[in-house]
Amino acid sequence: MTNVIIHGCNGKMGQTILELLKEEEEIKVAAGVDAFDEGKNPFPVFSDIRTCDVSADVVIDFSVAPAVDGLLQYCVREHIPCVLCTTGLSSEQLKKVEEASKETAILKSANMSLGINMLMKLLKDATAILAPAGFDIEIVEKHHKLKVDAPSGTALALGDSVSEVLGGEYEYVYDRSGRRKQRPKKEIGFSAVRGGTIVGDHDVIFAGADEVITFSHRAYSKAVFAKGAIQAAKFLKGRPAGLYDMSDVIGC
Ligand SMILES: NC(=O)C1=CN([C@@H]2O[C@H](COP(=O)(O)OP(=O)(O)OC[C@H]3O[C@@H](n4cnc5c(N)ncnc54)[C@H](OP(=O)(O)O)[C@@H]3O)[C@@H](O)[C@H]2O)C=CC1
Ligand SMILES: O=C(O)C1=N[C@H](C(=O)O)C[C@H](O)C1
Repeated sequence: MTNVIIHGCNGKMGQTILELLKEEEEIKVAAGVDAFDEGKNPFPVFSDIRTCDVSADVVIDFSVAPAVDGLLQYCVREHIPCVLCTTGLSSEQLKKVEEASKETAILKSANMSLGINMLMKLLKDATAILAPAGFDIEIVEKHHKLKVDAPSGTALALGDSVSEVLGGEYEYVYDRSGRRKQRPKKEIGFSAVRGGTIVGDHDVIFAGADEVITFSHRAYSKAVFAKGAIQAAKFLKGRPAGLYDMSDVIGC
């Protein structure tokens, strides 16, 4: 049995996970954490994880970026592994994640779906062939109107997969509105669309002379992320300190 704390339990992802866990016999929710709670959950809910006095094997986090500092402090203090899924972290927070991972196991992934994690692998091969052949690389993501960060964590992670192959030489560009010059070769452009209930669309476009190749991923429900997070929690239980990602879980 794996006892978990759901950090952000009353949010959209927290609720999706709780729904899926009804069918999971190996995982028990020991506690939840959320800024606001109506007392409807069948477990204790704390407003700040640092005040949580319930023991658990793993924390699953889908919350908000400002809450991640306290989450890291708690996981280090209690030596509890953490599946860290919240996006939009600042560069200071990313450093804190690295520091915390020296003390406890942290699995950080901007996208828990199998499809996106496989796409990250495919992109490496595509980039190695297409970038030297002169193809320009653009990433377009679309999400629901409630999303607060842009570009999405997934778009940035896809960019990082590409960038790694390119030796980190390409600049990320988020806004060309004030610019009056042609696109330099060594840049990756990011575009973010927000509207309605779009779960999460990502397109990585390789645009060459007279031909375009687009790698697309469409999430049709939040369950694809929740499934991955549950799989990751089972994987992380009892692991030594370190920074893990979904490739460790999927094994590719
Ligand atoms: N890695 C992945 O695969 C995925 C990552 N995400 C990311 O997960 C995060 C959450 O997404 P989503 O569920 O859609 O967002 P929601 O806004 O629906 O949920 C976030 C929840 O966290 C709560 N919260 C606020 N402050 C705290 C705090 N101090 N401690 C604990 N919880 C707190 C919010 O409460 P309140 O609303 O009252 O402020 C809210 O209930 C986002 O960053 C999103 O980008 C989402 C999907 C997949
Ligand atoms: O906020 C969301 O909804 C999502 N956020 C993640 C991101 O920023 O990439 C993952 C997914 O696309 C849904």
